[in-house]
Amino acid sequence: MAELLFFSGTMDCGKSTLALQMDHNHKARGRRGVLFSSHDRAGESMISSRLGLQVAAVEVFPETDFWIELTLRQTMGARIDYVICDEAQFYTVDQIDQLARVVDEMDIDVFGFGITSDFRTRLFPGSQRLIELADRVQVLQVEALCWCGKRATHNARTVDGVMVVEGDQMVVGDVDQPMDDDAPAVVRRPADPSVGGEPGRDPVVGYETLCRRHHMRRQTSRTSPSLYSNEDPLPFEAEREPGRL
Ligand SMILES: Nc1ncnc2c1ncn2[C@@H]1O[C@H](COP(=O)(O)OP(=O)(O)O)[C@@H](O)[C@H]1O
Ligand SMILES: Cc1cn([C@H]2C[C@H](O)[C@@H](COP(=O)(O)O)O2)c(=O)[nH]c1=O
Repeated sequence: MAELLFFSGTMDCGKSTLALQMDHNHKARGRRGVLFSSHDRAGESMISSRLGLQVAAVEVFPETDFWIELTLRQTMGARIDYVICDEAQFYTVDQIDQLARVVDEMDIDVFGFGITSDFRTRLFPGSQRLIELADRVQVLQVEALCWCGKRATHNARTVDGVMVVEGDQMVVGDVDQPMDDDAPAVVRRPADPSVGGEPGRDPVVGYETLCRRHHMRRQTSRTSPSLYSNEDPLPFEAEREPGRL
């Protein structure tokens, strides 16, 4: 029986890599799949992983109807055993409902991949619906880390390097690369008042994964007791509570 699975986690925890690995493994066993994505950082109609893999995918628009899309393909003779849905947090609630119907009535496996919550710690509607409907929700095993060394559970957005908690829910971007001082590692967007930043200049939007404590305290690697300028490699301990392992 087909299943609706949701693989979730923070940004940068390996979701797209796993999506491409699963496609590869299923294809290698003769199964046929269709890949979908929405607003991938690398551009339209693709799934890209930070490990360097990049594969063509069907772009999902707000008006995309998965039931119609997959029915049309099957009518034209395509065999479809599974569907990969990356960046599923950006899908609409209706689209997730369509995917559940595809599983139940077309007997097609649907593998969804996405971040659960936004930079304000609020669930994306698409992810919320996946959590509500999925047969299984699987949190990825590769943990993104907070600057303190703890498991990162939340995504922070920075505008011109400063963590923000207001703005549009969707702003496509990448995680900053704190270990490399020279790399801008940010996405430049056209000036957009809803994003913030200095007036008259394009704001520089980036993301950073944090543990809950540091998300709540709004402490990013930039505003933390400097982990990366310290040559002593033991700052993780400083964050632990006394007497706890
Ligand atoms: N240069 C690198 N060497 C080894 N692993 C890397 C490198 N760059 C990224 N990664 C791995 O890729 C993961 C991000 O994969 P990706 O599929 O792009 O994440 P996601 O889709 O969850 O945002 C990182 O957590 C890290 O494990
Ligand atoms: C937290 C958060 C993220 N986004 C965007 C930023 C990226 O384009 C994607 C996540 O991609 P990844 O492959 O998981 O790294 O989502 C956003 O639009 N709003 C947010 O709050």
